Amino acid sequence: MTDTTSEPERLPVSILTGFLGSGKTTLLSRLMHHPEMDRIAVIVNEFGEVGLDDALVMESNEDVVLLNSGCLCCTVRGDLVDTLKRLFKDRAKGNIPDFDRIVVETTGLADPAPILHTMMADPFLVTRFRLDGVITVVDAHHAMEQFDKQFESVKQAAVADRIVLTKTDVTDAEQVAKVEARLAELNPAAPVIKAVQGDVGPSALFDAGLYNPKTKSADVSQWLREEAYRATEGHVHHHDHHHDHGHDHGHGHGHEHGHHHHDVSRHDDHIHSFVLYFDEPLEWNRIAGALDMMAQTHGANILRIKGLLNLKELDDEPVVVHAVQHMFHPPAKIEKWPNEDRRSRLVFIVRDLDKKTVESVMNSYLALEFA
Ligand SMILES: Nc1nc2c(ncn2[C@@H]2O[C@H](COP(=O)(O)OP(=O)(O)OP(=O)(O)O)[C@@H](O)[C@H]2O)c(=O)[nH]1
Repeated sequence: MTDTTSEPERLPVSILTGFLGSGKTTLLSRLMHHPEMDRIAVIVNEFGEVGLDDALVMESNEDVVLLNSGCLCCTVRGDLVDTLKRLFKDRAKGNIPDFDRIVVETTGLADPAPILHTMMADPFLVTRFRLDGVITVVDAHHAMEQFDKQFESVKQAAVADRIVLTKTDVTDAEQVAKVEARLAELNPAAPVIKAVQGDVGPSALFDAGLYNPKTKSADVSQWLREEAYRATEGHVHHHDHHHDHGHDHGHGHGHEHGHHHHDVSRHDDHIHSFVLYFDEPLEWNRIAGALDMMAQTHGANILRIKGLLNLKELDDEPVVVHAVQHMFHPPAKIEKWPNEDRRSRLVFIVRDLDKKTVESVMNSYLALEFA
């Protein structure tokens, strides 16, 4: 089990994702020139896309350039693991200027999960980097259509720690409000930041992770935001009541209520988020086994799990757990509980799974008698 007291030594990494054409490059190009980006390295797929002007100083290494703002910009060579390792080593050797944060841009269609897995699985990376957060860019103008047609876009929004809503300047207010309502249901915990032409400061995007560098301690409340999930618990889509009408009053009635056909198969109707609480302290082996069982049986449908555990083995020291699909981050002890509530709690963001199913898998494992 890792200890969050070692967090200051691990470099925070933010993953910037978002659908094709949503405005990731626009956001990055603007961000890279921000004065607060002076100790930040940005990993992009291609230099060409971010439109670097001649205000940059070329370093000896052709894959890494230094901007006037102090921001390092680097392209992926090999795969992301190689690139992160290379950056870390070059920094340690003093070949490139020092930096204390990394932002990784994903390609438009990318599912952020494999990148998060890489960050969680590679032994070199796990000990040197920590995930600060997933920043998802959502195009206000096209979001409704993309969410309906492309599950990847729904997934990107559902796993975000921060959502940047772009193109609000070319989208009417009513449409923007609809997108915001949909985002609030899809991901109740992520703050939504509106940014026209990428105009957003780094401070709104970073420090979304568990470790808060300002207080130099774990800020579990802002990371877990369980109250946000509790408020919208259950089905996250707005058509619940339509389905209920259908069941309660028969088909005809349901249709009279404007039950549009495409609504039934909306991708976000498949996403659910909820919190499970456990009143009594848990044995580590059992809860780890139960989570492992969840990962093995339903891993593909688990988008993210975040949790705070009260373990029998530890004396009032909470432990945080974090998983993306079947992959768990090493659990970490934190110094103190966020409040008086000593219950273990797990936030689930899942696809095609309901709270009852998850509860029953977890409880049946926790209740197993072990020899
Ligand atoms: N009106 C308006 N246009 C924007 C805004 N943000 C981005 N754009 C435009 O949207 C288009 C796509 O933006 P990009 O930044 O290239 O999007 P991307 O997500 O990097 O695209 P891919 O790399 O193809 O995935 C460009 O023409 C941008 O100028 C915005 O807030 N308002």
